[in-house]
Amino acid sequence: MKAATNDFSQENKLGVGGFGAVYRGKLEDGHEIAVKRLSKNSGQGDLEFKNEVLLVAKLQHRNLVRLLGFSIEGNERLLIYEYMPNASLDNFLFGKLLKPSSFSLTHDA
Ligand SMILES: Nc1ncnc2c1ncn2[C@@H]1O[C@H](COP(=O)(O)OP(=O)(O)OP(=O)(O)O)[C@@H](O)[C@H]1O
Repeated sequence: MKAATNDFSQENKLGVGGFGAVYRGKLEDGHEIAVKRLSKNSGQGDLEFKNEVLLVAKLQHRNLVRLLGFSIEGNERLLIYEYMPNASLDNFLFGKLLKPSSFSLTHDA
């Protein structure tokens, strides 16, 4: 994972969530991945890590990102997901990608 993400380089950082930072990576076969690295101060421990692995591994749907694997080595906890190239849903809901006039939360029914 270190090699795939260029040693978790800043340029490969996709964002930060409750779990920690997420890095873009590329496997030797060319497959693009997203690596979530559990941050030491995320407040999440081994139980939360295990829950995420067990829960997400069971979820398989075309609209849900797929967990490809995980890694536990010393203090390092990694989750490996397929890479989603279209950025976060927040961008589409709350970001600048939509003009306010083109989206409304109210409906007329
Ligand atoms: N599979 C992925 N492919 C591409 N980018 C991703 C992927 N997973 C996460 N990211 C990026 O990393 C950011 C953080 O993701 P993460 O899932 O850790 O947090 P979150 O869902 O935004 O928040 P929380 O963990 O608090 O629920 C996302 O906003 C997104 O930009």
